[in-house]
Amino acid sequence: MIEIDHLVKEYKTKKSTVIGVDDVSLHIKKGEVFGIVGYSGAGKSSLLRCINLMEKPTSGSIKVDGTELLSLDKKGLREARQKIGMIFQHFYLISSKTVHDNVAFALKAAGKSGSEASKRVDELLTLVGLYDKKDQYPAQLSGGQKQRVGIARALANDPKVLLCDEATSALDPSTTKSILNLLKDINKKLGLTIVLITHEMEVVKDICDRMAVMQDGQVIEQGPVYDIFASPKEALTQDFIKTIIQFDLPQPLIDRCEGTIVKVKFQGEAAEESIVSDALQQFQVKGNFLHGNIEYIQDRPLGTFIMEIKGEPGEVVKTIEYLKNRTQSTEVIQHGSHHRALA
Ligand SMILES: Nc1ncnc2c1ncn2[C@@H]1O[C@H](COP(=O)(O)OP(=O)(O)OP(=O)(O)O)[C@@H](O)[C@H]1O
Repeated sequence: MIEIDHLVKEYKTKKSTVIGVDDVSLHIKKGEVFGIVGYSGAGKSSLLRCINLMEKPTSGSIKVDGTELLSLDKKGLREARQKIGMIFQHFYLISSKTVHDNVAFALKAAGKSGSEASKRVDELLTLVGLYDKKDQYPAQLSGGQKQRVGIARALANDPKVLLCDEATSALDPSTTKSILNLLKDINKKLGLTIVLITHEMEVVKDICDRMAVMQDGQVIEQGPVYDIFASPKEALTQDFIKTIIQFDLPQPLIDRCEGTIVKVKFQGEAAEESIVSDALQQFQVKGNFLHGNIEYIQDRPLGTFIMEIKGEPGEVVKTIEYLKNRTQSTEVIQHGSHHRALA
């Protein structure tokens, strides 16, 4: 649905040239929710704004629904943009217009007549759960309600793509959940392709199918959200994952342990099986759980356990081998004191 190839966006200032997007290629499929994460300044907004040509790329190619945006004339671009809705962190509603008129504005700008527009506004406000607020003004709404108006306005002209620029960053956690649920609902009901940028991994975990990580204008890692959460390759991606799945044990706790400390990761069905307890029964060892966590990403479990294993060194080695053969990864964080004494 969106094919971005070798996209470059440079900003020329009087003194220098800043590269916002540095040779990015991404292919986003029809109907998927695609998340782009990165720290401030990574180039997320620049990339997102290039997708509807709010920013004009310096070079590269952007095809939306098969149409190359960079070769369009003004009229063609206006039509292509109607296929692309956008919502923003700060909503950008018109404060002097009611909820109804804010949404109707987008329809009238696209040439729809008054009664046709009003009927469509009612449908859209019902879809986002705000029909009863249609005569209120933005100042009378909560942040979540304002974003619902933003979503209704973005959907006014039946876009095929919805771009979300930090759409939940100004909202509290429970409002964020309700807006993400609404976006997921719209994605399913309307088959809309959604691209969102965020610095919050929770958002990506909750609704995205695939994701990309940006740093210094480049995409440094991309793939299905589950796979990236299960085995992030780049250091920056690992940092982001740690904001959701914290693996690090406090050093004093590690220092107090005499046994071997292992971190075990399980994917899919294995996360729910009793591999660890089977291992503890099979060998002459004792296990002491130090940390355990199961996350459900796209309804698939991803488990991480950290435990101390104590016993005869040979038995400990066999236990670790057993776990290594049956789990996605088993990593020794610290060898037991017996092993350390020999070293
Ligand atoms: N209009 C502009 N003029 C000059 N430089 C710009 C402009 N917009 C962005 N940049 C620069 O491009 C780089 C990428 O910025 P961008 O806003 O795309 O990053 P971001 O990941 O969206 O960060 P944030 O979340 O803080 O907006 C930064 O170095 C930024 O300073």
